Amino acid sequence: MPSKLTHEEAEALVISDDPEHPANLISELCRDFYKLGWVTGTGGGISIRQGEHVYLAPSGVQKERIKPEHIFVLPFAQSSVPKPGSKRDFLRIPSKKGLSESQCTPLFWNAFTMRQAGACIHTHSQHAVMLTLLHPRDAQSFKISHQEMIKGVRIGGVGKTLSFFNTLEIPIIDNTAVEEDLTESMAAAMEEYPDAPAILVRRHGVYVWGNTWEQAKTQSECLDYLFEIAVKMLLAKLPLVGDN
Ligand SMILES: CSCCC(=O)C(=O)COP(=O)(O)O
Ligand SMILES: [Zn+2]
Repeated sequence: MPSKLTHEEAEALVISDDPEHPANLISELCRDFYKLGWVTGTGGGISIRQGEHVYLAPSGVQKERIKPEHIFVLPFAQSSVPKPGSKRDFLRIPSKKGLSESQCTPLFWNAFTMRQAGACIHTHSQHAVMLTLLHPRDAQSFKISHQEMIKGVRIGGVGKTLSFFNTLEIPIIDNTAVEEDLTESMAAAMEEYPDAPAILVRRHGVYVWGNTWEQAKTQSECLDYLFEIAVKMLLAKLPLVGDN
């Protein structure tokens, strides 16, 4: 293991009786997200940053069956965005054979480094995907106003909460064949839309972040509600912006 920690120290990073420990939370939350249809078929997931440690689920596994001992731990301090397959200095690698860290790692990293987020959630929710399909191919963003659930969303995902009278805008980026190839376009969209709390990926899903896992989760719930109602409004030919 390319870690400076002893085996015992590395294991102690993920084995805890505390239900709020990130390794326990990732396992529990992925089960909850699976029931919502957010992480079925191995896609999607959540990463949590606690201080100098980033906790990551394995790639390509049934996310609802992850156990704490399957969790990877990377130091937050990195010289560059840690892409899967590149040289990475893990603090802890699961002993189970064949596991590699989530392909979403560099995208989660965008949220940690560009927004100082404490957690980032990636869902394959059909509400998010359908919403991108109902936007014209060249649409750069999704906008919605005059919805109560907008008040559960924070400026930039980590700032003050929006008001009922604010218009929520979320950029839409094109999908790529490989998840990690979304890294640069996600970062560019985050630069261009500093107030956006999430990034929609056309025909794929959404990335949502927050200061804490609780805020990332509740914002994901508010956004998923807004995506669902927006789909229904578009199908009913109702305008998404305005209160008429
Ligand atoms: C059917 S999942 C395709 C890959 C994907 O979109 C994804 O989110 C994979 O994430 P993982 O954590 O399993 O690498
Ligand atoms: Zn995905």
